Formats: sequence, C-alpha cells, structure tokens
Amino acid sequence: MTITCSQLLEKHSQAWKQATVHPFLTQCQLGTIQPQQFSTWLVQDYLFVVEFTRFVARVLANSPRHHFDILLSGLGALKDELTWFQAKAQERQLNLETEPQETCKQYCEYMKLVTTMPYAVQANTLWAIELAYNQGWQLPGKMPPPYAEFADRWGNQGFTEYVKLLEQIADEVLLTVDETVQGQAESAFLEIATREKDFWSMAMTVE
Ligand SMILES: Cc1ncc(C[n+]2csc(CCO)c2C)c(N)n1
Repeated sequence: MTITCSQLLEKHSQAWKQATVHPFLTQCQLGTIQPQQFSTWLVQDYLFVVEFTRFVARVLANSPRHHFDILLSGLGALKDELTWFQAKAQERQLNLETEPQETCKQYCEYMKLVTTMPYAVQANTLWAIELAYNQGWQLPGKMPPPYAEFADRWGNQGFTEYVKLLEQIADEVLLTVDETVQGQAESAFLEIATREKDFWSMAMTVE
C-alpha cells in the first residue's frame, strides 16, 4: 500500500488543522492581531524563508531531471519572495539582522536534517511546508489591510497550482519507495504540522 499526500492529510487531519487554523491567522482576519506580534512573525518568517531557500536548493540537487522545471520555478520565485519580505520589513522599520527565535531555529535545523533523508521524504516535506501557508492564509476568508496582501500572496490561484504540482511530485516518488521510507515521510509530515503550529504560537508569545 502506498501512502499519498491526500491520505496523509486525511489520516492526520487533526494535526494538520492545528497547523493551518491558528489564533494568529484568525486574528489577522479579524484585524485584532497586535502589530508587535505580526512584526515578530514577519521577521522570523523572513529568517525561515532564507533557510527554506537553501532547503529547496538542496532538494533540487537531489531531484531527478524531470522535476527540475517545477523546483526551479519555486526557487526562482523565492528571489522575489525574499525581496518582498525585505520591503515589508522596511515599511515597518524592522531589523532583519536579528537572531532567530528557538522555534524558528529548530524548524530550520529540522529542514536541513530532512535533506539527509531519501528524496521522497524531501519532496513530501517541501509540499507540506508550502501547503501549510497556502491553506493557512486562505482558510480564514477575506482579510483586511494590511493582512490582505499576505493572504493573497499565498492563497492565490497561481500559488495553489504550484502546491498541486508539488503534491504530484511527492505522490510520484512515494509510489517508488518501500514502507520504511513511506513511514519516514509520514513522520516528517507530522513534524511539519507541529512545527507550523509552534511557529504561529511563537509569534504570539515573544516579547
Ligand atoms: C513557517 C513557514 N512555513 C511555511 C512557509 C511557506 N513558504 C515558505 S517560502 C514561501 C514562498 C513561496 O515558496 C512560502 C509560502 C513559510 N513562509 N513559513
């Protein structure tokens, strides 16, 4: 029996819900999030995306030739993503030269660890990380400014299509691996779900 991305979502729906439905996002939608909390998230997420870029580059390095187009498009989009984060930080006069919080740091370390695992686990992890934001920013519904820009960025149709392509890649390789590696992919999926939830909570609790 091969596990698929949609089966992982179904089997672990509770864990996934906690990753994608969080007071941080609900309060963005209500317009009640504290600017300080939003700023903490923004800075920490920039630091995360820097490491995520390295993660995607490592996944690309391990990928078969026929996955290059999709992974390169993701990597190319990250150039704009990083510049955009810098602009959003500058608008708020936030310093991006800060230390990552422990939760952020550990998530980044975990991503690096995943790149030492079989490619199927890497592909599955990449999909899960992107889906977390694609769903998380979309589920609360229309957001007020200034949060609408963030929700649109990761909830839009183009990004949704990209995440579907990542799912296809992950499903394709999961078909080719044994049960041990499938189990590793399932554990990684749960790790991502927990770390996504913790990342939102971190933004709300840091001074
Ligand atoms: C904690 C955290 N988890 C997932 C993402 C998702 N994500 C990572 S890079 C990127 C841009 C397009 O690839 C997106 C949406 C994030 N930003 N922060």
